[in-house]
Amino acid sequence: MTRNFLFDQIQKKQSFLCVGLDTDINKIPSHLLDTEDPIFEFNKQIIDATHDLAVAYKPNIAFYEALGSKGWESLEKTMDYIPKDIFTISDAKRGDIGNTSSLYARAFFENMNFDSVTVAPYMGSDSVKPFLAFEDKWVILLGVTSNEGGKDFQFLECEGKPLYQHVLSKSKEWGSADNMMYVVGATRPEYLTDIRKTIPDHFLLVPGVGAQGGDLQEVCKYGMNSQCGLLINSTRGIIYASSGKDFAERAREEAMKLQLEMKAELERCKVKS
Ligand SMILES: O=c1ccn([C@@H]2O[C@H](COP(=O)(O)O)[C@@H](O)[C@H]2O)c(=O)[nH]1
Repeated sequence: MTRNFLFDQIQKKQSFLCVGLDTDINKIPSHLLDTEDPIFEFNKQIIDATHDLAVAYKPNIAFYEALGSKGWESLEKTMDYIPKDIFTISDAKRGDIGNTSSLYARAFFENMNFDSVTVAPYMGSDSVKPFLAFEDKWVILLGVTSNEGGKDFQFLECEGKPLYQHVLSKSKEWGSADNMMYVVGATRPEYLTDIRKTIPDHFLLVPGVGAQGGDLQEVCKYGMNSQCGLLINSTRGIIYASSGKDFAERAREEAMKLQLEMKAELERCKVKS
């Protein structure tokens, strides 16, 4: 998917919501367990209930890999079911020596047809560049993560600036704002001003709203750019809003609350093409 197409979808839906599909067999409503593929059935109903409110879906691959071949099958069916105008993120956090990265890229971009994959920056340019060789596909590089342990390395001072700033300034030379995004946790809005000085134009994938307590308005205030520049993810806050038969309706309600906040932020920031 191109950047312009994604931006068009944001304007059309007045939303930059990414719904996480971290579908856990131990958390889905019990009435679905009798169906042939409970994970896919859950995802299908979440997608039916939220596709007009979201511009992206983000399955976290761990939840599918953990189930072996059956999990991959559920993921493939989910990918086939997601409407083609919605941006798809494979949250896999991959990256390895070059020839191995190339195969990870083929797995997610060619085999599964994802629009993007999350990649860890630690192994450097030759581990990331193979993912950038695919037309209209995106690398979403881990920049500043939302978890507590993110500060163990990401904020270490190194040659006069924090390590994450080196990651941003070096890696932006490997691709462009048309094929690279960065993960920035919603739990760390205080870094967004400095992040935007280094990467003013790139989209940011922002997890951490909802269950992790991140504040959508704070993120927008410091992170939004003239083309929105944000995909804000919420997973548990949406998909597990209810564990009963009404799970899809409740998911829709939670997604709609976020979409309405996003609409207001787009209007406030006068985001336009
Ligand atoms: O820094 C990061 C990077 C990735 N994630 C992932 O996003 C979702 C968040 O789920 P919630 O239920 O909304 O907390 C999940 O898949 C994480 O693995 C992140 O949280 N932080």
